[in-house]
Amino acid sequence: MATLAAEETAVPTTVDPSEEIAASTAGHYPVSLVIEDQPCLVVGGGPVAASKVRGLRIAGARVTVVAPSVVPVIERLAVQEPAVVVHRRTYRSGETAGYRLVITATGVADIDAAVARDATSRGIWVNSADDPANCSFILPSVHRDGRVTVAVSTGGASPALASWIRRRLARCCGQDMGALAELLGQARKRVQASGRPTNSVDWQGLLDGCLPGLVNVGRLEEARRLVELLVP
Ligand SMILES: C[C@@]1(CC(=O)O)C2=NC(=C\c3[nH]c(c(CCC(=O)O)c3CC(=O)O)Cc3[nH]c(c(CC(=O)O)c3CCC(=O)O)/C=C3\N/C(=C\2)[C@@H](CCC(=O)O)[C@]3(C)CC(=O)O)/[C@H]1CCC(=O)O
Ligand SMILES: NC(=O)c1ccc[n+]([C@@H]2O[C@H](COP(=O)([O-])OP(=O)(O)OC[C@H]3O[C@@H](n4cnc5c(N)ncnc54)[C@H](O)[C@@H]3O)[C@@H](O)[C@H]2O)c1
Repeated sequence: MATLAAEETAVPTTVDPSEEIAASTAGHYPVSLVIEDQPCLVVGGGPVAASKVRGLRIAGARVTVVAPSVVPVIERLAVQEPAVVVHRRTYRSGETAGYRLVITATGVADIDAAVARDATSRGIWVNSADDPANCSFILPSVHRDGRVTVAVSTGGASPALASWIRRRLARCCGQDMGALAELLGQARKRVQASGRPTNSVDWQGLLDGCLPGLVNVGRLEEARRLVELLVP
């Protein structure tokens, strides 16, 4: 397996921050929100809203959906999951209050804009689907495998490109990044429990070896033994 070039692994202490900032035109700050149990509002109940509800639930959020009609997948979630509540009616002005995060996907420009204004005036983060002018955050294209998340944004330039890159990265990572993360997570806990700093282990060296390949072909037990040997 090819090893990484030094510049890919180095801590970027030598990069001049002003040069890096000047070279970037993204204008967005990527984060992974801790949203478990947090109240979130989705306005709209079509297929696009459904995909947002699904994403929020995967992250463990409590989701309220407001829409006069909802697609069957949202109906099912509301029946199966106490964390999903549906109000079958139109959006009421001001009802973003009390939510941590809001997504609007009605496709009705005036409604989406009103929801965005309501949320923004209260300092609540809001995404309006396909409507960057009414977004205080935009959504990336996401691939998940267990606790590994690959999120791709083009800064709004080309969602189709984001989706294409996401599919390529998913193929390139293979199917077992989640299992690999679990193995390394356990090893890291052992290191922490023993009082050693986590940077005392050459994690990159370990990953440049045969470990990912073993996991990738399903030889998990051998992978586990290898990690236990190298990171006791
Ligand atoms: C990633 C993804 C996440 C998601 O929405 O869940 C997402 N769009 C997805 C798909 C997609 N959306 C569109 C197409 C058609 C092809 C194309 O236009 O490229 C495709 C491709 C497809 O369907 O395959 C149309 C479109 N999208 C926006 C506009 C308005 C504009 O650009 O002004 C228009 C034109 C509407 C029109 O006028 O017709 C705007 C946004 N769409 C974003 C995210 C944000 C920027 C993301 C970034 O930084 O790249 C941003 C800015 C706001 C937001 O919605 O958060 C999801 C990938 C799902 C996946 O993973 O497969
Ligand atoms: N980002 C993406 O992936 C993506 C992809 C396609 C479309 N879109 C955008 O998302 C929008 C929604 O797409 P869709 O296919 O789900 O649309 P849709 O027309 O199927 O659903 C719209 C939903 O909004 C509800 N609604 C309408 N008025 C409302 C109001 N006043 N209050 C509350 N709910 C109301 C409707 O009852 C319905 O449930 C599209 O118009 C488009 O702009 C985004």
